Amino acid sequence: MGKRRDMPRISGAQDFEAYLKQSVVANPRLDAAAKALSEIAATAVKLSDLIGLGQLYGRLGASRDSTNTDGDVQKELDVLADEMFVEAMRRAPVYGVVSEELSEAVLLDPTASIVVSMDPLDGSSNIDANVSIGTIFSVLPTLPDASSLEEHFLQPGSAQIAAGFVIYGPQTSIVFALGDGPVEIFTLDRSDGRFFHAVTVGPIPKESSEYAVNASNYRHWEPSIRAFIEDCARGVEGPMKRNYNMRWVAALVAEAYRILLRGGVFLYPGDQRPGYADGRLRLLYEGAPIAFLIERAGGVATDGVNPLLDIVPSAIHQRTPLVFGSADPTRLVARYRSDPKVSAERAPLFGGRGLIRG
Ligand SMILES: O=P(O)(O)OC[C@H]1O[C@](O)(COP(=O)(O)O)[C@@H](O)[C@@H]1O
Ligand SMILES: [Mg+2]
Ligand SMILES: [Mg+2]
Repeated sequence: MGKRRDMPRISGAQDFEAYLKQSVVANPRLDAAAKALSEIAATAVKLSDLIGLGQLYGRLGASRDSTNTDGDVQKELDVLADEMFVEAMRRAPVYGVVSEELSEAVLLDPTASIVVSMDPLDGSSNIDANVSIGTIFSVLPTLPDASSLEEHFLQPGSAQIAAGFVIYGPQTSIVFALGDGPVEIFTLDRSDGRFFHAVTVGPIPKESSEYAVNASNYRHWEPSIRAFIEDCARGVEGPMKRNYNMRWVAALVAEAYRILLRGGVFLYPGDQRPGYADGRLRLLYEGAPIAFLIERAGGVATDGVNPLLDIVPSAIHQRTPLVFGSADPTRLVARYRSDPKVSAERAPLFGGRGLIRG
């Protein structure tokens, strides 16, 4: 006991650094983005090791006295991950960085040609539960005529030149798209400390029988979201004519990973709780990078109605409602909202009854 067994890896899988080099040879303008991804991956290897130690490292899931700009109580790991990734971006040629954990954008290298937005630790409520968590990143080109640091970040998601996330789960993997490339998954070989190519993602199945939503917010949702989820829950007897399954990991990275590989629809809509008019997720470092991957893999991502990648941010920490996944159900959510006929069709079926009855 205690001795590490040699774990054979499939032979011939490409190393992450080799993939980055190859992408830059094909398109030299990706050089800065590739360097940023390389630093993110190297930092993720270290963070993955810490996370793997859990309580043996320390109380990573413990709450601190501090809150971030959004009012979330910070966990020890939120702050540690933030420090590690901001340091990593100092080593890359990055003009500036926005992090969920920092109120303002940080200027790093004024000669660099990219800015990076990050959620250093996604799924914070899962830390002490030993459930998947992650790091999300988005890379934008700097703007030639920006008059402030923040302005570089206020571009629509469609302008991203790279985006992705690392997931720390049973496997630690980096999931990303660089330039015009497809969505790739490289998985960490823990015995070697390097990421190797595992999967080229896509296309995401058009249809699916899985949805992901925090159903405890049902009473706060607007009618069209309630209607959509009620119709899913009615299974083959309802208007969807299929039985659904529900998943909610409470880590966006884990829901995105699952949906990229087998389809489904994710919803974090706006709701009536104070401060939740635009849901919970942040546009720059949660919505936009996930939408970039989903659309690149043949899925659809919206703010509930309109394409998410078209939204021009007005503030670096702004929230957005987020719906993404398989094309058919994601578009259907938008139809429930915008097409009165859909509501009219379903009205007689339910007569205003709720999914969850007291
Ligand atoms: O606890 P809720 O309301 O279900 O929210 C879960 C969502 O919040 C998040 O944890 C927010 O991200 P952070 O942990 O980075 O704040 C998402 O990963 C997840 O989808
Ligand atoms: Mg997050
Ligand atoms: Mg976070």
